[in-house]
Amino acid sequence: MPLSKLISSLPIHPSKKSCIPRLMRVMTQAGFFVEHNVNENELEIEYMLTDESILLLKDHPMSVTPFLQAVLHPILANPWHELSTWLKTDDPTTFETAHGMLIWDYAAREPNFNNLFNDAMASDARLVTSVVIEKCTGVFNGLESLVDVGGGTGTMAMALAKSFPKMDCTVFDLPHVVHGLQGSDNLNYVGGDMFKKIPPADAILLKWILHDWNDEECLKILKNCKDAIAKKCKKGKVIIIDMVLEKEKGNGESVETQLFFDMLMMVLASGKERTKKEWIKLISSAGFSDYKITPILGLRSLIEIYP
Ligand SMILES: C[S@@+](CC[C@H](N)C(=O)[O-])C[C@H]1O[C@@H](n2cnc3c(N)ncnc32)[C@H](O)[C@@H]1O
Repeated sequence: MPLSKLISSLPIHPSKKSCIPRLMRVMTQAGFFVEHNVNENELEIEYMLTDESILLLKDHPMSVTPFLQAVLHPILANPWHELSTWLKTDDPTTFETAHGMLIWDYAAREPNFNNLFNDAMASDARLVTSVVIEKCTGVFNGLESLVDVGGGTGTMAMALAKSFPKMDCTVFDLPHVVHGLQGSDNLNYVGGDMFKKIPPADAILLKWILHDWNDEECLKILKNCKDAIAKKCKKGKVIIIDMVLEKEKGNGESVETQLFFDMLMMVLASGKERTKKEWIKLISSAGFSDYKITPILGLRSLIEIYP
């Protein structure tokens, strides 16, 4: 559809119509659109979404719009404005400087934020799960039980439970996250604190968990994971899905995205993104003797670790 037609279909004030070609120009430059049928007359140009921006359509099955809405929401965006204040304090996270409490405590107190955050995580989980189930079936084949620690409202565990009906799946998260959620035949929800105890299983899944925490905190979580798999008296494993920072590799934009995620973890939580070397050090410090890293999607990898 040429831009002129698109503009006339938009619910905007007539005085703002001339702004649209300028908006389209900058969004094309930023990679949200590609120009099709390039024409001297800018109103005749047609625009198409790119492979990435298609994922911003609200009704796309893999839409990541909820994630974007959350990171741009004032509750998560305001802490960025407190960076310089935070640097002068001993507050562990910028989120605490801005809101006076940890992000997880904030979610426990504010149901609207809890929903916003959980929906954001669910949208990412939908995207990642589709790739994991397609590319990494072997990781889950033969497992009798799995606990998705910090599994949110259960998007990933639900999909795994459906694809692997013989595997008992448990979503383990803070009580305010799993409160009132209903399981199914091979899926159940358990509320608790991963720093205290993790329910036993053949495998423990940690998707987007360890990057929220510093090394000391990760060691405590991994120790509890090790105890949980040891109780099953089998050769269990921990499955980590997180970013592996590649400082020297990749194009400029992907390196920038990785570094921004690292900043995001510093601003919102006490965590960080880790290089392969840092992952290996963390895994071996936690007493795991073997590991396997499989790149899955963009910047994300699946890391299987064995005691
Ligand atoms: C970044 S989200 C990841 C959610 C989910 N794994 C995913 O990737 O879609 C981190 C999750 O850890 C949970 N969490 C934080 N502290 C926890 C704790 N002490 N015990 C259990 N879960 C916790 C949060 O409630 C949240 O659901």
